[in-house]
Amino acid sequence: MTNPRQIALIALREVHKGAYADVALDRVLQKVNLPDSDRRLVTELVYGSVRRQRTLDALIDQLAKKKSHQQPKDLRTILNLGLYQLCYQERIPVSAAVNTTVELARENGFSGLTGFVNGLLRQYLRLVEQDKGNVSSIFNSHLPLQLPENPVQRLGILHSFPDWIIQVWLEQLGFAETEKLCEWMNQTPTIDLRINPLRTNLEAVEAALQSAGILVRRIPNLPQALRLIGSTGPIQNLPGFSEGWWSVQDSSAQLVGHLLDPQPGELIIDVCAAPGGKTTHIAELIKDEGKIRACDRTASRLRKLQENARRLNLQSIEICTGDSRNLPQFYNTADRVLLDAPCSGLGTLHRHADARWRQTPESVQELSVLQKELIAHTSRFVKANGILVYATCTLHPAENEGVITAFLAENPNWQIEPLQADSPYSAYSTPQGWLKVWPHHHNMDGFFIVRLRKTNVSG
Ligand SMILES: C[S@@+](CC[C@H](N)C(=O)[O-])C[C@H]1O[C@@H](n2cnc3c(N)ncnc32)[C@H](O)[C@@H]1O
Repeated sequence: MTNPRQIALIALREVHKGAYADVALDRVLQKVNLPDSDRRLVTELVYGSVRRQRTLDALIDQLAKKKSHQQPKDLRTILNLGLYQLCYQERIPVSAAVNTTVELARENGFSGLTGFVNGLLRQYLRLVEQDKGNVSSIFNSHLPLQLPENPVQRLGILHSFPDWIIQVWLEQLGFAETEKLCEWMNQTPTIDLRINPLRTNLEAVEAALQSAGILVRRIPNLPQALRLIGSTGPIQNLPGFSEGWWSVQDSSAQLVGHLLDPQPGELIIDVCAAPGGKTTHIAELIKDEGKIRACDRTASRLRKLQENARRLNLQSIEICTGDSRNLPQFYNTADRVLLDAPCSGLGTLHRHADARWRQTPESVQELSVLQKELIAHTSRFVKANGILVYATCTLHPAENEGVITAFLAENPNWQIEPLQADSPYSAYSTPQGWLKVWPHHHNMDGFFIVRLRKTNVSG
C-alpha cells in the first residue's frame, strides 16, 4: 500500500480504538515502504487531525445535517482528514485535498456518499470565500466557524482543547494569553540537544551539525543547549549521537539540572529517573564524580536509562527499580534529591498529539495524590541542610503549587530556596519563589520547578 491518506486512515482507526498516536503511526509506517516526503505527509495528517479533532468535528457539525458523532466512524475520520488539509495544510492544493478525500471515501465503503463528502468540503470552501469578502464577518478566525460567546468553549473549539484545560489556563492567564498558549501548543515541536561536556563541547557539536547541513541556535543562559532549526531526518543519524556527544532534551528540562546544582562527590537520588534525561544531566554536571541513585518503578524505562548512560559513557549512575515511596534504606542519606514527578504533561501537549484528549480532571486529581505521597516519602532521603528539587512538565496548579503548598504546610523544617537576584534563571521565577516556564513567553516546554531546603534535622 502506498497511498499516504489511506495509511493515515488506518493509523487513525487504531488511535480511535485507544492506541497512542505515535505508536499507531510507527506501526503502520513500519509495514510500508514510503518515500520520505510521503512519510512526512502521513505523520502530519495523523498528528494534525488528532490534535485538531475538536475543531474539525465542530466544522462537520456546522456543515452537515448529522453531527460528527452521529456519522459512521470511518466517514467522520475521512472528513476530518479532508478538512484538516483544507484548514491547515496550505501546501496541499485545494483540488488535491478535495479529490483525494472523495476517493478515500469511495475506497472505504462510502461510494454512495461521495457526493456528500464532496459537497461538504466545497461548502467549507464557499464559506471561506464568502468570509474573505465580508467586512462584518460573523466568523472570528481564519476558519469559517461560528463560535459560542462563552470564552471557555470559544477557545476550546477554535484551538481544539477540552474545556477543562482551557478553564485551568484561563484562571491563571486570562483570555488573550490563554489564546497565545493554545496557539503555541498547536505548533510543531522543536528539538533541543544537551551537549555532554565530558565528551566534547558546544562549539565542536555546533560545527559538526552545521557541516552536516543542520542549522542550530544557542539558547541564552543554558550553556549546554543547542536548538535544531528545520527538519533533521532521524535524530540518531546526526553527527555525534553514537559517540555520546549529546542527548535530546528540551531547554526547560535542562533548567531542572541547573536548579538542582549538584556537586562532584555528592550522593544524589533521582527518585523518578527513567528514561534518564535528567539523571544523565546530573552525572555530567558532577563530572561523573560522585553517586547518583536512579530510581523508577518502570523497569522498561530504566533499561532506556541504562542505554543512555552507556552511550554517554557515564559511570556514576546506579539503577534502583521499585516504588520510591517504599525505600526507607535511603532515609537521611542524600545531599540532593530530584523528584521529577509523573504528571499530566499539560506543558508538553505540543509533543503528544493525543495527550490533551487522554488526560482528565480525574487523572489530574489522581496524579496530585501520587505527587504528594512521593514528596512526603522522598523528602526523607535528604540529609540535614540538603536540597530537594520538585519538577513537573505540567501547567496545572493542583500538581504544582498545590503539592508544594501542602508539603510546606505539613513540614515546617522545609523552605523554598528562591533564586538569587542575579540568577540567570530569574526570567522564570515567581514572587512565591518557584519557577514557572510558560511556553508562549519562553518558547520552551512548560515546566514548574521549585528548590526546597531542609533546614534542620528534627522534622
Ligand atoms: C516525568 S517521568 C521522569 C522523567 C525523567 N526524570 C527524565 O528526565 O527522563 C516520571 C517517572 O516517574 C516514574 N514513577 C511514577 N510513579 C513512581 C513511583 N511511585 N516510584 C518510582 N517511580 C515512579 C514513572 O515510571 C516515570 O518514569
